[in-house]
Amino acid sequence: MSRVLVLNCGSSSLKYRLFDVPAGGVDPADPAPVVVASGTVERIGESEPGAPKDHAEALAAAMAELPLDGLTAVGHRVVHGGLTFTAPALVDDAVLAAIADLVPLAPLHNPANLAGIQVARSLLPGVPQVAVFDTAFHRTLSPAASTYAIDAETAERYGIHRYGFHGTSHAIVSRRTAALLGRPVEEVNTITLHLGNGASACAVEGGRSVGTSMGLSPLEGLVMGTRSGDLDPAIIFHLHRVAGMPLDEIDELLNRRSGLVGLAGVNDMRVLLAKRATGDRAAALAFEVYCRRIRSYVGAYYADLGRLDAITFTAGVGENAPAVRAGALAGLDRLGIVVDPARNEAAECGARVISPPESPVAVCVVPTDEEWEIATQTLGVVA
Ligand SMILES: Nc1ncnc2c1ncn2[C@@H]1O[C@H](COP(=O)(O)OP(=O)(O)O)[C@@H](O)[C@H]1O
Ligand SMILES: CC(=O)OP(=O)(O)O
Ligand SMILES: [Mg+2]
Repeated sequence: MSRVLVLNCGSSSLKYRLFDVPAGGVDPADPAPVVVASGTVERIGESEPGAPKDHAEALAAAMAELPLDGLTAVGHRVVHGGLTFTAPALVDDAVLAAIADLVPLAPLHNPANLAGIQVARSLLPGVPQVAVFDTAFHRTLSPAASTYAIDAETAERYGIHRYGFHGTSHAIVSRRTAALLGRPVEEVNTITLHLGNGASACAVEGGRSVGTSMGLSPLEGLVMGTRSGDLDPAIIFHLHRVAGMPLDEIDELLNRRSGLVGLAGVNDMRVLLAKRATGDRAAALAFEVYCRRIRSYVGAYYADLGRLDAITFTAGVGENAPAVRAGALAGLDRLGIVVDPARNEAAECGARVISPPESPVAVCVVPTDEEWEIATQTLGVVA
């Protein structure tokens, strides 16, 4: 038996999960085996009573409570792996330096991921640490799908490239979708919609990522809780030249004060839906903009894939908000995409199909499990 600790360090939070994995390995498409312990520490670095000072303090406190004897390895979520990392990596000084080099491409995420690795390394000397990258699953993108149409030399020099994110989620969810449909993953084309705080769409052809909505950074693509997603790049020049905003302020505006919070003042989809239900017009518009963006990506990826077997919703919003699932796919019946209202609204929580049985495209809800995917990839490296 192996015991694996998985750490997902966000900018102000720490999520951890400790797994016991039976000897002989497990099929990653299966539900996770024993979760020994799990938890979330929030408000790291915020100046309120009881809030941990930094990741080191949060992690040390969490680890003091965990049974870590006989620990096989620690798996870390690292958001940006650039083009350097196409697979999970056993952490050494060179890997740490490479992750640090990628900080400018993911300033919201990589510093916290790095802090988590450094703290775990010092608290657990001798235990192998493995970095599992959000970007790695998308390294199968073709040049046509990953190239931005800008001056080629400039792009090459500065690493301007579609990297894509949420790869561990798109990977496990696309495999579980195939399992739900009772078909080999190699034969199934899926559009996976990861709708959490961050949100991204992915076109998965036979288990391989062939298109994804996040790009150089996790800012592009879908409308998110606090991030704008796609916009005309000229908006940035306009805000800088005409409104006189410094670039750092525009960065903060687009990453932290846009998306749902920018449009309706709240980033939590539950609160947004409640406001919309009371007739709040800003909330209603934010909902429409959010859903419309998803629908546009579904259309684009359907065209790219040529044949579509399934559309799968996952993560906090995708798994729990029937109104978003129905809204995002409204009006697509001519494409063979139909959401059955009773199935969509049923109070179920496992992997399930929510389209009518005879539909050409299965619409599914599949819970994501990034931590379990990280645990299995980690064991793949150290086993
Ligand atoms: N019952 C629900 N209905 C609508 N939205 C929900 C519900 N439960 C959670 N959410 C949304 O899920 C979001 C968090 O998604 P999650 O995948 O947990 O995020 P993270 O990116 O932090 O992992 C919250 O912002 C919230 O809006
Ligand atoms: C990459 C990304 O957006 O991650 P998260 O959803 O955790 O913010
Ligand atoms: Mg998430």
